[in-house]
Amino acid sequence: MTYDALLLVSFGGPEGPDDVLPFLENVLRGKNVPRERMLAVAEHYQHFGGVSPINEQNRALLAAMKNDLSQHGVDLPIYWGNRNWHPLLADTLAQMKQDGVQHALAFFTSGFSSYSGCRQYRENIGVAQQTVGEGAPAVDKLRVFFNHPGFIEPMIERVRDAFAQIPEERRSKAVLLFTAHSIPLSMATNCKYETHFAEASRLIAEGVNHPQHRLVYQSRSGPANQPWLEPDVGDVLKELAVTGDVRDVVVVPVGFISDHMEVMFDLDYEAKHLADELGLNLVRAGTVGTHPRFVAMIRELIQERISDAPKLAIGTLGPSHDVCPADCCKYEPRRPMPPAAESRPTAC
Ligand SMILES: CC1=C(CCC(=O)O)c2cc3nc(cc4[nH]c(cc5[nH]c(cc1n2)c(C)c5CCC(=O)O)c(CCC(=O)O)c4C)C(CCC(=O)O)=C3C
Ligand SMILES: [Fe+2]
Repeated sequence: MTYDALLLVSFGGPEGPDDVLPFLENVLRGKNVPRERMLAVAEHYQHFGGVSPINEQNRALLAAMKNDLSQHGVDLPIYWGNRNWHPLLADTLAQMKQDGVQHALAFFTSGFSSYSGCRQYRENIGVAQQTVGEGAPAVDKLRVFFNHPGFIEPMIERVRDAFAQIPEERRSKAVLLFTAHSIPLSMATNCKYETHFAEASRLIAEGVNHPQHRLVYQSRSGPANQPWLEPDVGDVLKELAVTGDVRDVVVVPVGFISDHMEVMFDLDYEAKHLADELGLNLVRAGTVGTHPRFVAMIRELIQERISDAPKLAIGTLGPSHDVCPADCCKYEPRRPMPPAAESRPTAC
């Protein structure tokens, strides 16, 4: 296959106070998330001047990718399109068409498979292609990178740096928590989200010689009667505080690749405050961001598709598929059940 461009596909975020509500309306259109939750999250953004750091972080990633590709003789123009905020995928694909791009590879900023991180982005690209119409570029997704050494190695470095902030004599007793965005259970059943999360976390924990760890979730947003992946990071902090002998907790947002709003607000603000109240010393590990090994990984994922470069993967699961099967990350949200029906025992 020959490819003539690379497309960075991400979530998008507001860049000023007036962007916040229209952005959140884009995120939540057709979703089962209460309006009160939307307004509460709007406050999280307003707390930071209505600016999410995610777009600046993606710009930095693009610059690093351009540099790395040109240094390694990979001659592909790079484009960037988001699901929820400018630059939106439809505008980017229109530009690509104008530039004569016919077949692009796409890097999604999600390391784990889920409807949100895989299929929904592919749907977004499909809709953008329809909007652009005749001559819109074809787009092929690069495989998920949860077990690629270019993701695991820099995360090991980040977690080591976090442990280094704890006095040496307390390090071995510190509790290691990995976090990922919670998703509804009904979304978690037809994808490998939990598997990818668990394997990446295990590899990182072993890499820092602290194999004991726990998987927790953050940023839950659905209605209370809809089951989402648990336990929540806050509940686990409370649980650790009552066991008495825990002093230090290292929290690793392995489900994200940059320190965007979900990290800054839900971990550095909310979880940190809770930990302070509980008397726990919470140290948050960094995300990969523009770590050179991670940036090189993106190029390696391209090279394995355009040449016979090896498909790197560590651990037990091997490299994930290049082409998503028809039902990959399929999600048919069920209507939320009224609370009364939910609590009734199933009769048949
Ligand atoms: C799996 C997953 C990832 C990782 C993979 C991926 O990258 O996709 C992710 C990333 C992100 N999520 C983000 C922000 C938000 N997510 C929301 C809502 C939701 N996320 C969900 C899942 C995920 N989300 C789900 C199941 C919902 C419920 C609505 C729905 O079914 O879709 C809402 C609505 C308000 C709220 O209720 O929190 C916001 C504002 C930002 C940007 C942060 C910034 O601005 O810096 C990023 C990178
Ligand atoms: Fe999200």
